[in-house]
Amino acid sequence: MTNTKIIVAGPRGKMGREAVKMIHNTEHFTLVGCVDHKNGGLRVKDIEGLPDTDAPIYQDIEQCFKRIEADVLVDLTTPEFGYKHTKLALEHGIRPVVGTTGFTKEQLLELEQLSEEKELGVVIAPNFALGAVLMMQFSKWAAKYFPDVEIIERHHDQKLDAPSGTAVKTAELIQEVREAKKQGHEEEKETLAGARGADVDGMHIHSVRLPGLVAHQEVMFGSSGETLTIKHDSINRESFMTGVKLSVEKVMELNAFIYGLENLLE
Ligand SMILES: NC(=O)C1=CN([C@@H]2O[C@H](COP(=O)(O)OP(=O)(O)OC[C@H]3O[C@@H](n4cnc5c(N)ncnc54)[C@H](OP(=O)(O)O)[C@@H]3O)[C@@H](O)[C@H]2O)C=CC1
Ligand SMILES: O=C(O)C1=N[C@H](C(=O)O)C[C@H](O)C1
Repeated sequence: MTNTKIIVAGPRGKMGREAVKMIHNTEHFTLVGCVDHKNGGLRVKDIEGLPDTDAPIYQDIEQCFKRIEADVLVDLTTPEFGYKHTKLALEHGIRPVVGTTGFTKEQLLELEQLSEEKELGVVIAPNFALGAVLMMQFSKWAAKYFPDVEIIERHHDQKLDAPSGTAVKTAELIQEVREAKKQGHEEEKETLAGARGADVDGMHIHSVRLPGLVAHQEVMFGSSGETLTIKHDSINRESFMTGVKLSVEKVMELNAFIYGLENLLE
């Protein structure tokens, strides 16, 4: 396999750390640099817990792109910066692999257009865990027969976006097969605002945030006399690395915009 030169944005984060380690341990990947808004000028090895590599850290992403030759940007930062970084990567001819969640529909559309204009592959995956991708696909299948559905996502309390990217993507996949339908009683009223969660075409998304959690989602379906629950748990962040690795490999063969890891699986 040809060697892929990778920049990671957000190397100190919970996901960024795992990604840096995975890249360091993958023979056909080379970590050529990192972007960390608080640690410009250091080397990766200077940050506690990161691999012993001399890859430089830049505070400013544009400086990083100007000085370092790279094939792929792996972004694991925040919704605000993830979007800016992805745009800048495309403008510099670098293929983005984005795990950062919380982008708006308009931002996704804009990035898709830029990817087409530049003829460069982009992978934006709301969830890199293979089990989570299957959970979403099974939910889409089930929604064909069970249109009454509630999505309950549970995450650690440091998460910035709600609902999670996975919940949003699950609802979008279900929308492809489910007619809009108001669920619950016709005259249902919330006596406390938000009690029924977010409403997507009548299905509801509930976001739980607690210390101790990692990333979990249940999709519950109900019908006459039965319920069906499809559940996925990420119990650590290594669970996401198979998908990050696959995305980096695939993005090098692509000139298209991919939203969702399911589009890269056979
Ligand atoms: N697609 C997937 O499978 C997964 C996606 N995610 C998503 O990935 C993102 C990161 O998650 P997680 O690692 O848990 O979050 P963390 O808060 O642990 O990590 C984010 C890191 O990005 C850094 N950062 C913030 N702004 C910048 C910037 N401008 N330049 C460089 N670095 C910056 C933060 O630094 P500081 O805190 O010092 O500001 C922090 O170290 C989130 O959007 C999350 O939803 C998470 C898990 C799986
Ligand atoms: O912030 C997280 O932790 C996660 N974010 C992603 C999301 O918003 O769905 C993926 C996973 O759930 C973990």
